[in-house]
Amino acid sequence: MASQGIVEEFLALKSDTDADMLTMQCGDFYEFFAEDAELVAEELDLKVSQKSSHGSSYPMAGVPVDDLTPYLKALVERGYRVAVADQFEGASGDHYREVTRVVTPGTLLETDDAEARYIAAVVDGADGADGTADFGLAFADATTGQFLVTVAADADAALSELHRFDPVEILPGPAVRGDDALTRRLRESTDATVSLFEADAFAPGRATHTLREQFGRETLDSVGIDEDAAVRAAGAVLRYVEETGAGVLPSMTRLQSFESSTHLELDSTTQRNLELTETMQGAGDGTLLATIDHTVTAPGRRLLQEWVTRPRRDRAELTRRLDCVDALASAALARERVREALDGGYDLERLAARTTSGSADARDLLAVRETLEILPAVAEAIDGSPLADSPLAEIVERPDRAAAAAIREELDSALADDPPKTVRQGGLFRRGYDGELDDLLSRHAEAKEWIDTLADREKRRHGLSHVTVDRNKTDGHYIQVGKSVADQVPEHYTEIKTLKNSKRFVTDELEEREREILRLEEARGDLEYDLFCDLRDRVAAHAELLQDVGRALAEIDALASLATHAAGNDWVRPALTAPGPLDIEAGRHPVVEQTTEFVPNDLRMGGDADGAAASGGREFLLVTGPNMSGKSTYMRQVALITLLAQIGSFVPARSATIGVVDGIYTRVGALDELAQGRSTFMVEMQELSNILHSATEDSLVILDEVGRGTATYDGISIAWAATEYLHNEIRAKTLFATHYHELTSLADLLERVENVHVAVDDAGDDVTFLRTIEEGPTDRSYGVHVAELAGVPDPVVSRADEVLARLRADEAIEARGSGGSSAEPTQAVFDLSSGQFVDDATTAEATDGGRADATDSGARTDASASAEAADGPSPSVPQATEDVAAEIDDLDLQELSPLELMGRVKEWQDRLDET
Ligand SMILES: Nc1ncnc2c1ncn2[C@@H]1O[C@H](COP(=O)(O)OP(=O)(O)OP(=O)(O)O)[C@@H](O)[C@H]1O
Repeated sequence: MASQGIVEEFLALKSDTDADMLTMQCGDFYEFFAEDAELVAEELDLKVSQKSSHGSSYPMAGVPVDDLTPYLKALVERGYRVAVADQFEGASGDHYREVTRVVTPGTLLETDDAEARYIAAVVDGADGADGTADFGLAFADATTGQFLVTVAADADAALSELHRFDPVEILPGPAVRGDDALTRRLRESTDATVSLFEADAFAPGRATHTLREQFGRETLDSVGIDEDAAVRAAGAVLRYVEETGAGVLPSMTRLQSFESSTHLELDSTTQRNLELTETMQGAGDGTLLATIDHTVTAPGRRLLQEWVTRPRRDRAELTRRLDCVDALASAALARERVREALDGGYDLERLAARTTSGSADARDLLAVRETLEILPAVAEAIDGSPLADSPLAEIVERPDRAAAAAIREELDSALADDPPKTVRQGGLFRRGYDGELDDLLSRHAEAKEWIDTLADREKRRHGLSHVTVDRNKTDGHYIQVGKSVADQVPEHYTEIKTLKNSKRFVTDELEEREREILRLEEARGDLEYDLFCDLRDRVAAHAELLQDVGRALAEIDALASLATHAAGNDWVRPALTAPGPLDIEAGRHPVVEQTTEFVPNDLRMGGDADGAAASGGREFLLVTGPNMSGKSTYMRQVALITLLAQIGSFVPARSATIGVVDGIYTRVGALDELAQGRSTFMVEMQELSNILHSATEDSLVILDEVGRGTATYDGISIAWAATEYLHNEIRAKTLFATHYHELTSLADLLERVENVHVAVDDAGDDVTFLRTIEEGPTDRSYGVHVAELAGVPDPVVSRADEVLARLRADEAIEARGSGGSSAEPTQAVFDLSSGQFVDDATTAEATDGGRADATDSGARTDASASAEAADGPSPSVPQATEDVAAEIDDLDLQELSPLELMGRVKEWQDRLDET
């Protein structure tokens, strides 16, 4: 035993690691000591005991060796980086411990969730030798060996890329780390743990060396990452994976570089707004992914998710996918055969990583064998079916099938049908796999046979009745003889125990056989372990092949999933063209149509496939219509149909021509981000700003109610100016839903802006939402009707109707610069303090906060503006009006019921009438 105590050893190891916690193996337990014990006990509800060491007492909490994994997972999921120190035996039989790995979110291999777990490194090239402003990004999934690298033009593009990959852990390079604003944005825009890895690893020379060691000089050159920042990011990730001791470096067989220009720009806000993989409420149900996911394997699902979050722009790849989906969708029988064949397949990419890290057990290898069997089965289902002429045939041919068959056969001839979980106690192999093992097994069987038949032999040989041969833990094997004949046993029997009715004996020969059995069992365990490690190593040497097969099966699964959904939901193949047209006939919302009798709608925008202005040059649609009529649904449906086409899926429509877009940008609804210290309106403006900076002529922009979060005139002005900018400068295809009727006049002023509205049938008292999109602006809003539907008390609804009628009669608000005939636009303002309509511009300003907004269909107050009014009343305002204004200012709306409020308003009206 080392001279220092256990706790001292723990503390010494702890001080040498930068992990948040350390756990140290002590025999059959992994122990946490001191503050780590308290922390882990609190996080995971473990019991704390006290451990004395050198006169001090330390908290201690432990878990059995075999149970460590779930605890590690739980700690890592809570964001901790945990160092694991394993116990080793020294030459003189003493025990010592060494940190063998640091488990972090990105290097936790023991995961059963199907999603990718990327570690990302992000390097700002500005501080690099070449002085370029490019960002380098590398993404590695230690659980599958995926390794990708790219460059981004600026910080925004880098953040978008990070968001698309949604890494679990980020390693910022030195310059990124030094940029407080960027680091803050990193932390805000992802849930990833940010780990500060040694700056050295990001140095260009070191990173290049690391990459060359892993992939060889040629690969590095042929992959074509000559961008300094990208090399540094990739090198740092590799070194991190190596240094944390996950042992999966060999499974990183390929370095793939990609250009973001092959993918669609899809920022984090848009991913959230379109509810691609998570709803706004954070649920997985009701998302686009959940709707179209009919995959039968975990890797298939992972790939489908990758597609959904990273749609593409290159038509060649999309056409290839569409050809496959088309073939699968129209050949139902063959499709079902393919899916049946895939069903039950395991995660080959993850299994490959486990073989290279040496953590795969015999059952994992069995899973490799079973999954490799799927490839020929899928190939068979494709061959001779209508699918044979599609690119699916190429997908199954992509992996080296002969090599895969060889591994499968070897595993088949090697592994027992039901091997144990442990790899050290034998029982892993079939007979006939290894001569030496067979010999051991035969000798073991002989020795067992000798013991099994001993009782009979002894009875015969020595004329003894009541003899049995048995074994237990304390006595080992023994011969048990009934008491009545116990004195007749031969001399070479040695008595070891007397029981009530019998005696137990051993003989030299029995003991010798017993020792032989133990020796044989030990030898078998050792031999099988060695054989297993050899076998595992041989499989690991083919990690790349396993990844190829896994990837091919995942791709077929994802394509079959798209086809299944298309066939079951009457979706059509979109025609993909060069950027230009978006022409959708009878389109539907892919998620809403699942639960609702959906009314299909058309969309025509942009030029034709040759870029000519076939649709009358309309590029910008102002969508008006009552609340709840379906504006948001329509706009999202357009975005989702475009996105689906750009993952290679069929789309919910009667027909669709999609000119590929380079990005989808959305500004939808008000997400409550107050928790992040930003007001709703601030978030709205930041999102708008991002769109105006990033969108291009080939982008699709969806704006829902921009400008609503502030005072009406500011809102209209912002919306107006944004429309002009998008139309004149960016020329992006845009759908903009608004309740500001003032904006509809933009269609007269700007060439490519057109109005559409959601139709409503309001014959009689009932308002029926027709959900159809029609040309032109809507003629009125129905906010009051929606208020009624929502159960707002009757008196408020009828009063709102009255106010609305008066506002309409007075033609209400007209926006500045909206094309009115007079130079000074008129403003009719509903003054809450007087309950009157005032046309006076001075008064309008003084009571600005109290104006009503016809388009919002109700009266609104703005406390700050009222306060301004109270500060300095205009000389023309009578005292009574001033008093009432002051009372309004003091009023706490939260404290009053609508009825009480009505009473107050009535009282004010009476008082004002008297003046
Ligand atoms: N084409 C359609 N067919 C059937 N139901 C629809 C259709 N479009 C929308 N809906 C349903 O109508 C409801 C309201 O839609 P949506 O939220 O899009 O309205 P909106 O006009 O954007 O409302 P608001 O202006 O209040 O934000 C939703 O529940 C949606 O499911």
